Amino acid sequence: MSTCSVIEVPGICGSGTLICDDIVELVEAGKDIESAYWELVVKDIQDTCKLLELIYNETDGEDGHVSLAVSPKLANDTKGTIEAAKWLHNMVGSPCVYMKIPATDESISSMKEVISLGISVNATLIFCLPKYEAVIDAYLDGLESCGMTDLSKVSSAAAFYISRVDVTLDKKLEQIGTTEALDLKGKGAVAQAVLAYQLYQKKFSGPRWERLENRGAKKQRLMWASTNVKNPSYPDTFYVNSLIGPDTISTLPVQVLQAFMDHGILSRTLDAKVSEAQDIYNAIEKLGIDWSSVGSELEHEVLDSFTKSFDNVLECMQKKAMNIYSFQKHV
Ligand SMILES: O=C[C@H](O)COP(=O)(O)O
Repeated sequence: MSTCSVIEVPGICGSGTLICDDIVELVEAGKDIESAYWELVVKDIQDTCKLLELIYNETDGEDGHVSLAVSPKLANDTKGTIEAAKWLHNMVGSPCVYMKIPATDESISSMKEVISLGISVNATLIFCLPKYEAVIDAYLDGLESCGMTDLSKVSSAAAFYISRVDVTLDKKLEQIGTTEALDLKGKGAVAQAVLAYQLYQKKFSGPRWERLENRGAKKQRLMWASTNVKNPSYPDTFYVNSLIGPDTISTLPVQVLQAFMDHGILSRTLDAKVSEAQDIYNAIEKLGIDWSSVGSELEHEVLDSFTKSFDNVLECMQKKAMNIYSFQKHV
């Protein structure tokens, strides 16, 4: 199992006086709060890229990436996402940076364009197989229309969510309430992820892929997101243990990393029970649960929460800037 570094934007609200001073300085210089936010974020990401450049270079661009999300407010705006990704990529100016773009229908269209410009992408918020396939196709289409002769500097990760899928499925299975439905609780997310890996292997092999590989292209790595169990009755390493396979990335929140180091089982599980996974996937569908609808439900839910967090950060920065500014004026 290989791990790529994915660094999230820090919670500026909770940070110390130095950040507050920076905010005030930018506001005093005439920046509106959102421009000040992006300026601080770009600086943080540049500093993190410098830390990871060594890993990036040593692994020939396989690892050592830093992920920078475009504004969640652009999730349904294809052109806006393309422009934001180009601008942020240019501002950061490091090959380590991944532009993090959500897999909404509108943003999947923007991914193709962004990749064709040679910009690396972390495609996020993938909750179902049809969306995952569309993300892979955007990557392949983007690489095919990329003007660069050597494609080795462009790369991508596809963040497939796990535990949140079980939360939604489990609720639906409980509502159905039959013995068969209840037996399927806690099995759907891993089954779907196992099938996602099969899809990954199929799409990144064969003549179409080989033509790109001959131009130096890198496979888009499948990345497991949301790996911490949300249901406390499931073992804490359940998802990490179940999804170990070559060329994948596991995102590990600190408590999951500690649990895995303490009692995780390092063994190739991801393709050990493919037909069982297919049976589980079909059985859930047969009960009337539509996987794509589960995916869109989750996509809206998580995007809403990202947008709220983004607004909260801006609001919090605004308040801090105003408090400090008026305090400084009175001393
Ligand atoms: O990057 C996203 C996280 O992996 C999401 O995890 P979560 O579902 O526990 O919030």
